[in-house]
Amino acid sequence: MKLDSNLDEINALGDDHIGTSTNTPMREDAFEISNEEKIDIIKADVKHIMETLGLDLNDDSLKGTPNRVAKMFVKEIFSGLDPRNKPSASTFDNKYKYGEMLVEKNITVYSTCEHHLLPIVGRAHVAYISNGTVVGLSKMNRIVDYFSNRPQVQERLTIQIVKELQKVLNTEDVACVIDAKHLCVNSRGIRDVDSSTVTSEFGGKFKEKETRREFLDYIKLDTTF
Ligand SMILES: Nc1nc2c(ncn2[C@@H]2O[C@H](COP(=O)(O)OP(=O)(O)OP(=O)(O)O)[C@@H](O)[C@H]2O)c(=O)[nH]1
Ligand SMILES: [Zn+2]
Repeated sequence: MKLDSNLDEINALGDDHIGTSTNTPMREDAFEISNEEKIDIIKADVKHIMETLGLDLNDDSLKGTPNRVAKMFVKEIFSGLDPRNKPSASTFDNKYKYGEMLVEKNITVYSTCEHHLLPIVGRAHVAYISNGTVVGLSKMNRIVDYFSNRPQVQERLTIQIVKELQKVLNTEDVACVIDAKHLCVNSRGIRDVDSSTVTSEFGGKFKEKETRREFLDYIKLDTTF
């Protein structure tokens, strides 16, 4: 079943899914089936994986897993693939003429590594300098959450957050630092439990050494998550 909204309309809502390298790679037909259809297909796929592993799907504890995983993928941890779930970011006039940087720090990041589909857990720190517009504080947390709810690489997540805030706030002066643990590094493979990954994107004035320093001083990277 084709959805009412075609991809052009969905893209108009969102962040231009198809095109530049900072966009999440998605197929043209990504929204040609409904969420309910996606859940049904993924449920059968998860069941197949579990059966292939030799698990008994008649077991009380296991029988609900395929449906649970399918719903979790579509409605929760990958819900940010759908621009219709993008938070509306209410903006206001900067009537106080506040001209310094605003930093929203220690925003919780729960994302999923797109190479292994394992969790990425950490913190994002976001800052901007107003160009006449301010955004509700919680909207920054919501934007981080929206882009985190996709299969991700941390570099792209960082850039997507900055680009979205630049669009919402109509200024280049936006920065984001993310410090996160990748369970694909911590719990398997090299199994380095203590390492974490820091990424940053500095736009506009944040490319200047002093502005960048002020931001980094405010966030004083705390890695106790
Ligand atoms: N740049 C980048 N790499 C990531 C991210 N998340 C995971 N990776 C890496 O992606 C790489 C995938 O490499 P492969 O060699 O194909 O995968 P693998 O054989 O499972 O590698 P190991 O993890 O070393 O066992 C790994 O080195 C991961 O650590 C991320 O957000 N950014
Ligand atoms: Zn991984």
